[in-house]
Formats: sequence, C-alpha cells, structure tokens
Amino acid sequence: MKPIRCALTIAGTDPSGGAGIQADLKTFQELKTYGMSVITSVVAQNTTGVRSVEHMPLSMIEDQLDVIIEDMPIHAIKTGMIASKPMMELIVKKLEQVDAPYVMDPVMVATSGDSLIDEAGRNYLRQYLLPLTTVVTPNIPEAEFLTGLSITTEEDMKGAAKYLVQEYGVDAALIKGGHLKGQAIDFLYDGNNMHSYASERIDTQNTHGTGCTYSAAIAAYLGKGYPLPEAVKQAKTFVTAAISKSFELGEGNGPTNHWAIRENEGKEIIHES
Ligand SMILES: Nc1ncnc2c1ncn2[C@@H]1O[C@H](COP(=O)(O)OP(=O)(O)OP(=O)(O)O)[C@@H](O)[C@H]1O
Ligand SMILES: Cc1ncc(COP(=O)(O)O)c(N)n1
Repeated sequence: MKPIRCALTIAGTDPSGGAGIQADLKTFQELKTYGMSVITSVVAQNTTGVRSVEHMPLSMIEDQLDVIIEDMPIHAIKTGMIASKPMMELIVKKLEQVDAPYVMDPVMVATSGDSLIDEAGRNYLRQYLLPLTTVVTPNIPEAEFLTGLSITTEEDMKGAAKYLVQEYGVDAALIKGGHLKGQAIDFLYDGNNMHSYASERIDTQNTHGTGCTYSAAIAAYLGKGYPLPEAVKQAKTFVTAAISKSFELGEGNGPTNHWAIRENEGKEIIHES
C-alpha cells in the first residue's frame, strides 16, 4: 500500500455540509487523502445564505495550527475563508514553517452573495498571502478584485491569470469561468504556459461549495505529487462530476455530490488544451 498523503484545510465552516471545511474534508476523503482541518470561523449558513458568523480567537487558530505542525505530516495545504487581516498575519507566519504546495481559494462572498471577509483582509490577502501561493483559484469577481481588471471574455480571463503571476508573484493562477456564460472554462497560467479546462455548462442552481470542492481537490492531487496542470485536470473532472450529480437539497443553491466521480470513472468529461 502506498503511504497515505495528508492535506490540511484552513477555512470556515458550513453546518449544512456543502461548502467550507465540510466540503474540503469530504473531497479529501473521496480522493483517498488524509484530511485535517483548522477552523477560522464558525459560519451559520445553509443553501440560502449566511445567518451569523463567529470568528475563532487568534490564539485558538494558532493552537490548532501548532498541534498539526508539531505532530502531523502535511503534504498539501489549502485555505478558504480567512475573514480578517490578523488571521492572515498569523497564517502567513505559520505557513513559513511548512514545506508543502499551497492552494489559495480567495473566498470573498458565498454563492448566496454574503460577504465572508472584511476590507482590510481583502487588501492584505492580495499583498501578502498571494505571493506565497503555489496556485490561487479566483472566480471572476474575485479575479476582478485582485487584479483591478474588468473580466467579461475568455481573453480577459487569460490576461488576469498572467497579471496575477507577473505582478503578484504567485507561482500559478487558475481563473474559474463559472460566472461567465457558455461552456464552463477555466484558465491556468503557470508562468510558462496557458492551459484551459472546459466542460459543458450544467443547467443547475446547485453550485453551493463548487469553489471549495475544486480547490480542495487540487490540493489533494498536488499532495499526491501530480504536476499542477494534471492536478487541475483531475480536480476539474471531480468538480464537474460533483456538479452534474448535485443534490436537490435545501431551498437555495443545493450542494454538490462528492461521490459522483465514482459513477464517472474512466469517462472523459472535460477537455484540456
Ligand atoms: N453550471 C456549471 N456547469 C459546469 N461547471 C461549472 C458550472 N458552474 C461552475 N462550474 C465550474 O465549477 C468550478 C467552480 O467555478 P466557479 O466559478 O463557480 O467558482 P466559485 O464561484 O468559487 O464557486 P461558487 O459558485 O461555489 O461560489 C469551475 O471549474 C467552473 O468552471
Ligand atoms: C465557510 C465558507 N467558505 C467558503 C464558502 C464559499 O462557498 P462557495 O464555494 O459556494 O463559493 C462558503 N459559502 N462558506
């Protein structure tokens, strides 16, 4: 048996199970990766929106990180919701102690439209967290904020991916096209090549947690040692299957189905170029 690979998510919670830490751990489990988690904020949310948020004290976030760093192997890290600048400062300090690929999902608003990060946090993220990332995975509104560019076409998406690498020093940027019309296409720029990953657009409202699931899957595959373009390809296949077999649960944007990929085993569902 191959040695188990361990992935860590640092993020907020979703008690309804579709997004945040819960989505990340389900994804790790499904991809046969040992999942670990550090909770930054407890978020009372469901498929319709966010009701209230309680942020963990900094000392508690630090203790959670320390117990993992001191005791457990970490082969990949992803961050999701980090609500404030002080939390980010702490995480930057701790990341310096870990040698593992780092996937940043720059979570700013939930699918429901609720804001999950404050203004100072957004700016700090752009300036100090971005340069540490192996790959950052913004959706279009997040990419617009990070770059200051307007993004309405596929060419704009490619331009934004290049901008993030060239101006902010991220190793690679994956701009997700879920918010555009037409096929669901994402662009990855790694400093040398532009890769694209396209799938048919699935006609569904059930996209709660797609961003979390995608970035967790990328982290899991990087932890297994896949090169980044291949990790993204596998993760895109995973998230596309999860959306295509998503659940009609709740009154709002339903959750994706983390075990859907089993039913798609071996089938070509995305097109990479
Ligand atoms: N209707 C859809 N059909 C197929 N793929 C989709 C659809 N919507 C989003 N995707 C894909 O899902 C992944 C997540 O993209 P998206 O742009 O929705 O991220 P996000 O906005 O962070 O997620 P969320 O919608 O959960 O906030 C991307 O690969 C995107 O192309
Ligand atoms: C704690 C937490 N983190 C992230 C999201 C974003 O989810 P989505 O993937 O739907 O944008 C969320 N709704 N809650």
